[in-house]
Amino acid sequence: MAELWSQIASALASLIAVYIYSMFKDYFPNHVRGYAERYGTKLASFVYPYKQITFDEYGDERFRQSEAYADIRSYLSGSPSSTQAKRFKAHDIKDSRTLLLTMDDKEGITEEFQGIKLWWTSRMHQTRSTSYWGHPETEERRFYQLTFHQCHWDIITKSYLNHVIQEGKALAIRNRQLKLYTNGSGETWQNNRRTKWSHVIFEHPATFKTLAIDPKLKEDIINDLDKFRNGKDFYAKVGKAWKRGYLLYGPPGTGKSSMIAAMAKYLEYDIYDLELTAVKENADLRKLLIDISNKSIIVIEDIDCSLDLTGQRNKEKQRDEEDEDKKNQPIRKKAEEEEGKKSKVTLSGLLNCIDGIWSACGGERLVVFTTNYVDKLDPALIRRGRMDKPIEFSYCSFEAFKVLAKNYLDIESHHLFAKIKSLLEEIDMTPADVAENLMPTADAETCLNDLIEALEIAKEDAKKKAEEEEAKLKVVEEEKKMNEKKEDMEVNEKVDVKCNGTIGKEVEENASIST
Ligand SMILES: Nc1ncnc2c1ncn2[C@@H]1O[C@H](COP(=O)(O)OP(=O)(O)OP(=O)(O)O)[C@@H](O)[C@H]1O
Ligand SMILES: [Mg+2]
Repeated sequence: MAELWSQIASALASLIAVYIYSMFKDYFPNHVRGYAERYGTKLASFVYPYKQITFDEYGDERFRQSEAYADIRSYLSGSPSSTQAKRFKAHDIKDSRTLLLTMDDKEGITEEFQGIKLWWTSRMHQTRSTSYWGHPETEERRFYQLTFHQCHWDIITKSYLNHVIQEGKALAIRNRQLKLYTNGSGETWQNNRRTKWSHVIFEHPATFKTLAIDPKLKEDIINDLDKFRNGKDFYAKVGKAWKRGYLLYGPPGTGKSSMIAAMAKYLEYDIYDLELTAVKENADLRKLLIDISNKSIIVIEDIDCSLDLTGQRNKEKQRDEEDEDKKNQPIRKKAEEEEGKKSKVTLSGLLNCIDGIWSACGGERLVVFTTNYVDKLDPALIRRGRMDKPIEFSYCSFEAFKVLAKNYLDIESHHLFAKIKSLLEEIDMTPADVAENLMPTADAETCLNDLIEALEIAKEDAKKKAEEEEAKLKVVEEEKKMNEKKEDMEVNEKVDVKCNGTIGKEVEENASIST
């Protein structure tokens, strides 16, 4: 407050000096006036040694809010000093998760940066004018004003303002609602741009806390994500595009999609769910990828089903063979028509986009592939460097079960846990199935007993299946043995006939010679 009063006093003093000078300046001779003006400026900066910078809400583009103003507003709302203000304004910002509270007009706060004191005020000027139709109009101009001692000009303009803008942007990103984008539903408009992505607000409930996987693996993944997020300088240093590939593989219902949701929430990245079958050709794929913003996860689910990436070469061979068969021409035409409708994205096209020079357009991106059948994928797609981190999702372990029990039943131990542990070691059950049995329809004990029952049924089923398989194998083996025996007997018979036939002939021949 004392600082503010001293500012006001200095401002008043300089105002009076300027007023007196403007009244009597015409009475001074020219050379005295030159001196007066030169020393007047020095005197003014001596009595009022502060500088001010204003940031208008609407810059030169009158219909678009200035980006710097929005960043400063976001910064000031998050600054610990923001509570110094008495009156606040609440803003319902588009795509923001929370209401933004900022100081109201004519309020001010004091900040400190590297030991330097500075003042932010929120101001509003009203100007009256007459409209085109002759009506009186009031125009409001809002702006933030930053005041600081003139000796700190360099630090404020070179460091402090950068800090404010960056922090403001980061805060806005942290507060924004995550979005789930998808392609394939035609073109839409976004920020006056035509794009093939359409989006909804991403609201998946899965987080790393709810994810039932081995705790060590979870920790490893979280560390990996942290390293990636903070690795901007590292990637620049080693000359790599700032992106990372994850391959999530394992049986259905083991948590691959839930993991993607948890990753997006943890990193606060948007998800771009790329439906490859809806992309006509490589050029379209490139266009889609250029349109993806930074801080995003590009997801291609069930990559083995998305495209016949592995089978494309085989198919061409097959077609060559078909060409020779002219009788099948009408059938082939139909097949070709269907082929035309299908995606023509090739493996090399996809690899170019995730790995080639196109992948460097934009940064801070994760590429995540999921599959149930990792063996089906082309090795070129999953080699290191392309898919940096392969993660296997397996059936529910006891450690994973404990996470589910904590989340679903709110228990960390129970006398039935030992039995469940031994059953889970014997039987493959997905976390999805375990979770289904833990739905809290009754008390924890009943739920755990239900799970034990389900596990025992699964064990019985598995045993029966194994017995059936064994029986089938036995039948096949017996049939094989029988066939082998049959074949042996047939061969023996043939040899006998051949031998008997030859011996008979020889006897006949000998008899004819002797006669
Ligand atoms: N590891 C897990 N932790 C917590 N919940 C899980 C886990 N795995 C599966 N679930 C539960 O099962 C449901 C299905 O899981 P999810 O869709 O993540 O499986 P998926 O591996 O992607 O299966 P698919 O291969 O069929 O796509 C989830 O909504 C979640 O409730
Ligand atoms: Mg899935």
